[in-house]
Amino acid sequence: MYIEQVGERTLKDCKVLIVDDQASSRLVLETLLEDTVPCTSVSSGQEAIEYCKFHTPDLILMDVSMPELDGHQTTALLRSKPLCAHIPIIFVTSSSTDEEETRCWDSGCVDFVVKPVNACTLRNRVKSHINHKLRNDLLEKLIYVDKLTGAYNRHYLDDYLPRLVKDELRTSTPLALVIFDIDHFKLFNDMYGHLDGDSCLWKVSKTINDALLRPMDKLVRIGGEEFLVILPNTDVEGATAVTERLLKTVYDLNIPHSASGYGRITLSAGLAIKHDDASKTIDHVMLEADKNLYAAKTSGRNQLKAPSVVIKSISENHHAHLPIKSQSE
Ligand SMILES: Nc1nc2c(ncn2[C@@H]2O[C@H](COP(=O)(O)OP(=O)(O)OP(=O)(O)O)[C@@H](O)[C@H]2O)c(=O)[nH]1
Repeated sequence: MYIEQVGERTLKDCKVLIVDDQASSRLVLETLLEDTVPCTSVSSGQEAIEYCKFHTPDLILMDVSMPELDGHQTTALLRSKPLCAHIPIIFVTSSSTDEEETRCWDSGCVDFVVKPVNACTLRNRVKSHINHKLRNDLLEKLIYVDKLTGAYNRHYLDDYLPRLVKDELRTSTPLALVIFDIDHFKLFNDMYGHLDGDSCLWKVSKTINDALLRPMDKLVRIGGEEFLVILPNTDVEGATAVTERLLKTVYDLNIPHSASGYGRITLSAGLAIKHDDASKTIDHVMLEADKNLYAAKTSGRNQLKAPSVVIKSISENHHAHLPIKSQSE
């Protein structure tokens, strides 16, 4: 999600995920919707869950009766994931008994269509639910997105982080938190003025956001020139590689900053990892990331400080895994 998209998304920019084990049913649904909204199909509940790890469809058309994971089970699993909990799901069912209808509603679907599908009803239900979702997305962005930078704000952090921690504890996966801060930003404002300062904040934020590759990775503005990047399901090696890439990308923007020893805008970063260890709360992890950020600042800036990782400065020739000569300001 990015502020540039607010109010600009239409049905043609959306994505419907069709989940059905029958190739012929998938083809029928795809064909009926081809002039309405772009669709992607998968042939099982498991594939739908895998797909949703890396993509966020705007609506799911879910066959109810499938081998292994049926539509109800798949829906329950998707609903337990923070990023998938709000995706509208329409069941496509061949049974129209009262019991089956009740089961569908209880599973958390927003609607259902009965096979054989009526083309007009299908298109109108899909359109109506996607339009509803687009309006909700827009409202969420207005509440959760910082206008100046396009990054998420603290309200979002307060809502998203507890849900994420719960999910990480349940799945025993590491959660990486990285706090970034623009180096010598007060000097930048003093030298170039606040308007250029604002524009620099926007460029840095957009660059970081564009460089985050997974939909669950989030950028949050937690202070004036301080950002938090949340990397779910990422260990220290992975988070180090991502952070070094982000630092390098901002370094390569080459935004002039003549009062900095590097002659350009650079970032410092502190990394900490939350493991499935209830004794270390998310507040402890934030504090550790903040301490590491402070260490990166005092060690010369333009670098990452991570747990048990050698401090590396970022330069033109920087390669993520090779230690390079340290620069000092
Ligand atoms: N233009 C602009 N400046 C901001 C905004 N928010 C915070 N700042 C400025 O960011 C600067 C932060 O200064 P410091 O906390 O001293 O940090 P620094 O100068 O970056 O120094 P180091 O972090 O130690 O490298 C202050 O001058 C703030 O006014 C904003 O929205 N727009």
